[in-house]
Amino acid sequence: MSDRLIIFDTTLRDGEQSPGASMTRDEKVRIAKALERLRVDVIEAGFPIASPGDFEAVQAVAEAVRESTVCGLARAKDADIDRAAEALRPAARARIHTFIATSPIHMREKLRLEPDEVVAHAVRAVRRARRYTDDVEFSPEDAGRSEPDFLCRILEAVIAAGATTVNIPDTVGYALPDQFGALIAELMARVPNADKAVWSVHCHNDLGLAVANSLAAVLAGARQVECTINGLGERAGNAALEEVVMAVRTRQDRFPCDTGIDTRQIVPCSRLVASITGFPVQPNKAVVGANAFAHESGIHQDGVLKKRETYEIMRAEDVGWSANRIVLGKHSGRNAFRTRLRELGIEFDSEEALNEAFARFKELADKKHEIYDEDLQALVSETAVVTGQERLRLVYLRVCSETGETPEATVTVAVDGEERTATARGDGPVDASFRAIESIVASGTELLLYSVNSITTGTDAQGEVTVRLRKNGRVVNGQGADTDIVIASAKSYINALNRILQGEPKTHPQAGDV
Ligand SMILES: CC(=O)SCCNC(=O)CCNC(=O)[C@H](O)C(C)(C)COP(=O)(O)OP(=O)(O)OC[C@H]1O[C@@H](n2cnc3c(N)ncnc32)[C@H](O)[C@@H]1OP(=O)(O)O
Ligand SMILES: CC(C)C(=O)C(=O)O
Ligand SMILES: [Mg+2]
Repeated sequence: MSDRLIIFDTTLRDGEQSPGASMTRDEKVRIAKALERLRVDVIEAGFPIASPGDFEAVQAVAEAVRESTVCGLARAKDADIDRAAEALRPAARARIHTFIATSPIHMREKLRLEPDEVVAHAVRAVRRARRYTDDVEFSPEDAGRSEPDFLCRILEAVIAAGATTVNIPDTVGYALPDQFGALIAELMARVPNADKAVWSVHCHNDLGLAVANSLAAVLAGARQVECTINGLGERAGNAALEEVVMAVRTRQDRFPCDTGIDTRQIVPCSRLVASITGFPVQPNKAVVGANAFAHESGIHQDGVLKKRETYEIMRAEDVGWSANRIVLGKHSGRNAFRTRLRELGIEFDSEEALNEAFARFKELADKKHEIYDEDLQALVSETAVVTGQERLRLVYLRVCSETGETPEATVTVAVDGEERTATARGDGPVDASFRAIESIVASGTELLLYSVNSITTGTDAQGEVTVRLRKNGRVVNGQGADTDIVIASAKSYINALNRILQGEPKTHPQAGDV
C-alpha cells in the first residue's frame, strides 16, 4: 500500500457550493495558484456543465495550473462528461470526476432509477470519460447510506470500466468514524479488482465528524482525501484540508502515510480563501484560527516560555504563522508580563517595581479584553513616575456633563496623604476637572499642551493623555492612561504636577505652593 496520501482539494467545487461562496473566474484562478503553491495533488476546479461561467473558470484554472492535476465534476451523463473534457483540454494533467448516487433513497426518490440502471449509467460514464483522459474518478454519491453489497457491485464494475480512483463520499455527513473506517476496509477487501484503483474518501461535516471520518478511512487504507480549505463546503462543509494534513503529519506514529503538502502555505491559503469568499475563519478554528497558537493563561504562558512543547503539539511557523503568540490579558501571569516588557526594552529595578506594575496591569486587564504593547508602555511609564515620588494622588473624580448645562467636576486629591476635595465648572468635563484640581493645588502652572491619544482600538480602548506644564521656566510632561478619557486627563495633570514637585522640600502644598 502506498505511503503517499493524495490531497484532493475541492474548495473551488464543493467549497463553492456553500451558499454565498460563489467565486468569479479570476478569483478561482488566484485560489488555484495558491493551492498549487500548497502542493495539493488534485484541484477540483468546478462543475463545467453548471454554467458558462463555471466552464470558463475550470478552463482558466486548467490553463494556469501546471503542477497539480486539474479536475472537473460531471454527472453520469454524456453531455456533462463532454463538457468537462472540453473545459479541461488546456490542463497539463486532467481528471474527470463522474458520480451517481447509490443509496436506496437517492436512487428511488431522486434519480428514479433501478439499481441496475444506476450501474449501467456509471459504467457508461466512466468509459466515456476514459476516451478523454486516463485519469478518471468515480463516486457513488451518498455511499455513507448505501448498501455495502451494492457498493461492491458498482465499484467493481466502474474499476473494470477504467476508473482509476474510486471515491467513497459520506455525502450527508451521517457516518461515524469506526463505522466509516470499517466500511472502507470492507470495500477494499471485498471488491475483487480493488488494487487497480486508488481509494478515496469525501466526508461532510453535518455531525462535525468530517475530519475524524476521513482519518479513520486513511487508517483503514484510503490513500486520497477530498477536502477544502477552512472546511468550506455544502451545508456544514467538508473535511478541512489543514486539519487532515496536520493530523497525519503530527501523528506519524499512527499513520503509515504522509502528504506532499508544503504546510507553510496553509495559513496564507486560508487567508486568501477567507478574503475571497467573505467567510471569516473563527478564532478557535484548528490550525488556521487566530487563537490556534495563542496563549493567554498565565500557567500556559509560563509553560510555553519554559518549553514550547508543554502546550503546543505543532509549530506555528510550520503552518505559515510568523510565530506563536503570548497574549496578555486578565489570566496572564508575571512570567509572561516580565517577558513581554523585556522584549519592549523595559526592565524593572526590583521585584517590588515589577509587582506594582503587575498589579496595575491586572486592574487594566479587568477593564480591557486584550492588552497591547502600547497599553503596557503607558502603564509602565505611569508606574515609573509614581514610584516613591508621588506627593499628589488622584483619589476620586466625578464629572457631570449634560446637554445645555456647564459641566461640573468634583475631585479629591491626596496631598502628601491628606485628602482634599473641590468642585469646579468648566468648558468641558476635562476643563472642569483641571479647574477643580487647580483649586486644591493652586499650582500657578501654565498649561502648554494637552493631547489625547487612543492607544488601542475598540470602544474599550485605552486613552493616553499627555499634558505639558510650565512653572518658573521649568517644563514638564505628564501622562495618564485610562479607559475613561476624563480620568486619564486628571491623572496626566496630577502626574505633571508630581514631576514639578519632585526634588522640592516635602511640605504640604497650599494654594500657590507648587
Ligand atoms: C453531492 C454533490 O455535491 S453533487 C454536485 C452538486 N452540485 C450542483 O448541483 C451544482 C451544479 N448544478 C447545476 O448547475 C444544475 O443542477 C445542473 C446544471 C447540473 C442540472 O440542472 P437541471 O438540468 O436544471 O436539473 P436539476 O438540477 O433541476 O435536477 C438534477 C437532474 O440531474 C439528475 N441527476 C442528479 N445527479 C445525477 C447524476 N450523478 N447522474 C445523472 N443524473 C443525475 C437528477 O435526477 C435530475 O434529473 P431530472 O431533471 O431528470 O429529474
Ligand atoms: C460529488 C460528490 C463526490 C460529492 O460532493 C458528495 O457526495 O458530497
Ligand atoms: Mg460533497
